[in-house]
Formats: sequence, structure tokens, C-alpha cells
Amino acid sequence: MSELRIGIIGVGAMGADHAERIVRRTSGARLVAVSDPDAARAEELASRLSARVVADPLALIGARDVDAVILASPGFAHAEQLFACLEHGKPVLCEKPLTMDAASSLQVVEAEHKLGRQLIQVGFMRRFDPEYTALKQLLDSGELGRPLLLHNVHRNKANGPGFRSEMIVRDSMVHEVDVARWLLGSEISRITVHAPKPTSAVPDGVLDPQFAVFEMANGAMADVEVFVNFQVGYEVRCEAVAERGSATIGLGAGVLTRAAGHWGGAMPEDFRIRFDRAYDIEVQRWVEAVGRDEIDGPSAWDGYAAAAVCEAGLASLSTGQPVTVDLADRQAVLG
Ligand SMILES: NC(=O)c1ccc[n+]([C@@H]2O[C@H](COP(=O)([O-])OP(=O)(O)OC[C@H]3O[C@@H](n4cnc5c(N)ncnc54)[C@H](O)[C@@H]3O)[C@@H](O)[C@H]2O)c1
Ligand SMILES: O[C@H]1[C@H](O)[C@@H](O)[C@H](O)[C@@H](O)[C@H]1O
Repeated sequence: MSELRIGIIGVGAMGADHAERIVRRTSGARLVAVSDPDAARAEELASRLSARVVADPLALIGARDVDAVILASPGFAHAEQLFACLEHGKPVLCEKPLTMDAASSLQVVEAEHKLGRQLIQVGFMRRFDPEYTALKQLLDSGELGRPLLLHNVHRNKANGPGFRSEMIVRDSMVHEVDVARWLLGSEISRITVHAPKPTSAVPDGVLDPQFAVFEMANGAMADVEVFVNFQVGYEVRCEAVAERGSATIGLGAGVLTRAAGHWGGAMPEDFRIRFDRAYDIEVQRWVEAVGRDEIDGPSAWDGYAAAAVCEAGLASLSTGQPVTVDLADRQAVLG
């Protein structure tokens, strides 16, 4: 197969990281074009990585020498750019969230379904992280019995003052929404989001941290703490409790030391370090799947289901009450 020619839209933190990944660590793929309203940022990256700049993201999607697209623009730009990818029949790896709300996410699912081929993969990279995949295999093996509970912790060192309460649900908690659906093999039927008195590190009105409880359709439950201004470092943990045992991941990436009355190791600064291997595997497998005219990871439906849960989560956040998730019937939508 000839090399997959990739265009990247949005080259901020994540898009620039993916650009380096395509150029330096992905086989069978080549970066040909980038697009970003920050022209200087796009120019700098493009000249460093020998790609070209296309000012208009929709023109990049339509370009004849772009076989596939990585969307790393902010979530509010995804819907329009996804529809353009579908229109041009271009496979797309779309960073989460799929779109900003359940209704537009469902429209994306329906538009893709009409085409009769899966072109959209969503960037829920935990599904490619070696620790998460080992946990998934262990749970699926049945060795520990039926999974009953999932405890999740998701902490970021810091986020700018513009990172509002709803973004903590839609941009951060959405990862654990997908993890719970994937690890427990069930949709989330009800969500409750609580918030304690916020950390003094955030502006008035921002609810950080948040604590959510997911009730799964199969009777299991999951909880998640999301704290995006933890100040210390990046920490993502998950413990599954099953009938005959439990398993925890995310405790000790790297060397753990015992010295001077302390036990521990280094903490990564952010997601690019903690999930570096997951992103590499995600992108490599996506490139190979596109060559087979397939996707190999979270689908548009997974992006939509997560959006529907987050929408219910936002409603719960404002009242503290449980909110039932309004999810379309999968069979009716996808046949
Ligand atoms: N999977 C993950 O772990 C992970 C990690 C970080 C970010 N993300 C996702 O990646 C996306 C980008 O996040 P980021 O942290 O890189 O943000 P960022 O702010 O660092 O970068 C976003 C870039 O998009 C550009 N942009 C703004 N509007 C645009 C538009 N309409 N079209 C194209 N580009 C536009 C900005 O100029 C900026 O360069 C978001 O969807 C975010 O949720 C995912
Ligand atoms: O967009 C980012 C990204 O998804 C990270 O993986 C997550 O830890 C952050 O909370 C979020 O803001």
C-alpha cells in the first residue's frame, strides 16, 4: 500500500503532537498539510515538518493529495469539519469530543451511516493504552468474575481560567464516560454529577473538582473524580472491582523509589507524556485500518453515546440530581 497522506486541522497542543507522531513514529503515513487560524503557528510547524499550510480547513479536507484527516481543532469546530470529511469520503481521526452536544453527534452518526462506510474514529486514546487494554483483557477473561464497580481518578496539573465547569464534563470527564462504557461493556443509563466547594485555584463560578456517578444499563456502577487544577501533575487511575478480585492501573508509570521516608516516583506533566504510547498505537492502528477501508477503535456511535451522557451530566451538575441519559435506539439508527 502506498503511504497514507494525512492533513491535520488544528495544530495546538494535540495537533502538533500528532504531527510529530506522524512524521517521526508512524509507518505507512506522511504529513502533507496542516491548517490552523493561527497562521504563524501553522507556518512554523509546516516548515519544520516539510508540510504545506492550507488556510481554510474545509479546503484541506477537499484537497486531492489529502487521503485522511486528523481533527485536532477545538470541539466547537468538529461538527462542520466532520460533515466535510463525510462529504469528501475522507477517513478522519477526530479528537474528542465528537461534537458539542448529543443532537449534532447523532446527526454525524446518521450521516456516516447513510454513506454505508465507517469513516470516523474518535480519539478516546485510553482504549489503546497498554495498561487499560490489559485491564480490559483481564475483565473480559472472566478471571475475576463479573465487574461490579469502577473507580476512576482523572487529574490535570492545571487548566487556564477559561476551562469552565461544562468543559470539565465535556472535555475531561468524557474520557471516563468512554472508559466505563468500554470496560464494563454497557451503556450508561443515568448520571449524577456532584461538586464539592471548589478549589481556590479556580475563578468564581467554576466547579472544580467534580465527582460523578454513572449507573450502567447492566447494573454495574462507576464513579469518577475529575480535578483539572490539581497543581501537582497529571494522574489518571482506574480500579475495577469484580466478584472475585480487583485490579488497579495508573499507579506507577516509571520508576518507584523508596528514600528518605518517602515512597513514590515522578508524575507526568500532562496527557502527552502519560498517554504517549497510547496515542502512538492509536494513530498507527488508525493508519493501517484506513488502508483496509475500516476504522479500528471508538466509532461515531461511541462519540455520540459519550455526548449524550455528558449532556445529561451537565443537567445533573446544575441540580445535583440524577439525570437519565436520553440515548437513541442503536438498532433503529444503525440497523
Ligand atoms: N485525546 C486527548 O487526550 C486530548 C488531549 C488534548 C486535547 N484533546 C482534544 O484535541 C482538540 C484540540 O485540543 P488542544 O488541547 O490541542 O487545544 P489547543 O487550544 O492547544 O489547540 C487548538 C488549535 O486549534 C486551532 N483552531 C481554533 N479554531 C479552529 C478552527 N475553527 N479550525 C481549525 N483550527 C482551529 C487553534 O488556533 C489552536 O491552534 C480538542 O478537541 C481537545 O478536546 C484531546
Ligand atoms: O482536552 C484534554 C485532554 O482530553 C486530556 O486527556 C484531559 O486530561 C484534559 O482534562 C482535557 O482538557
